[in-house]
Amino acid sequence: MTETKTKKKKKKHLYDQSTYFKGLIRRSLQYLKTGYPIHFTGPSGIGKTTLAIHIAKQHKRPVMLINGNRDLSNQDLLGAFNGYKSNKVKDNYVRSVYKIEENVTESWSDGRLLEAVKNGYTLVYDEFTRSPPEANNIFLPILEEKILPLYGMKKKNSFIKVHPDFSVIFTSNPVEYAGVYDLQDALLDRMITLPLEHMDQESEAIAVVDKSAVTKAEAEEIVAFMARVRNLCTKKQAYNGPGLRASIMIADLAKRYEIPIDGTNEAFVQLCFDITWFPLQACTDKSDDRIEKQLLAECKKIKAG
Ligand SMILES: Nc1ncnc2c1ncn2[C@@H]1O[C@H](COP(=O)(O)OP(=O)(O)OP(=O)(O)O)[C@@H](O)[C@H]1O
Repeated sequence: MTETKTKKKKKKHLYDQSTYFKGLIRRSLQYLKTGYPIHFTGPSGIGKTTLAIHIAKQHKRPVMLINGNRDLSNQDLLGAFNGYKSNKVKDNYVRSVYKIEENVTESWSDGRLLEAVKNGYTLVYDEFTRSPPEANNIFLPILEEKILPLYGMKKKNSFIKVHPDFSVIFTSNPVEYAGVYDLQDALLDRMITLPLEHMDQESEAIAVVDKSAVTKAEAEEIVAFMARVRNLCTKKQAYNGPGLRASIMIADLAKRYEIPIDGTNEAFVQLCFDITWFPLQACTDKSDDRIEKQLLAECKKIKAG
């Protein structure tokens, strides 16, 4: 009996296929190896975090991830005292003498940044401009003087030296985004900023195939539709319509619920509409009625078969 081969063909990753990404990854690794921090900035959902983590892994040092947020404090980055350790010795060896000796010491746990700096990890600081500038100021001496000041740690040394293998990849959304602080010039001045845009259609289709069960032809139709939707944006702003996530969602949901990728199918048109309507509305000045008509017309053009 012949053995049937059930092994699935491994999908080739976008970063191994695209000349643009290959070049970008090679340059980023060179900058990191030379000791320069890099910074990917661009609209939401275009793949900044995925790219940053991919590059960090290539750098061959353990990877530490910090997510920027409004509540991030120096304590989260450096560490904090988290209680007390008590050690009690009771001595009743001579019956008439009862001796108790108690030692209480504060116990400390390192914050993520301190751990990464001490051990020479590659730090991915995702969406760092969502953290308050006061918290991010700690990066100035790290990047410039290669030291980390140890504020409030009651340690003998007031700073530690940055491990020579330590490196950072920052990511951020444009400043127009809600919940994002202004970029600090002093910090920006110390990093190599590489702006990213929406992927070209070919790359986006490869990413969609990678993240769902659609065929290449189906992915190309969805991605072409998404590009037409982005073209409907009229506002000149950093947020320019639905991103790669929207394309992946359409592909994934269509496959899971066996909805044909076909603009004449009512369920598919509804799916495309649900996923793109809100982000489209946010980037256009047109009336709701007009966008709705234009969006439905674009959905109906999809024909993967
Ligand atoms: N090269 C890729 N191949 C396949 N999927 C990808 C690729 N890059 C990104 N994605 C997918 O696209 C989606 C968005 O990616 P990611 O979170 O990296 O974007 P982002 O720009 O960091 O977004 P945000 O600014 O909202 O954090 C994720 O679902 C991710 O898995």
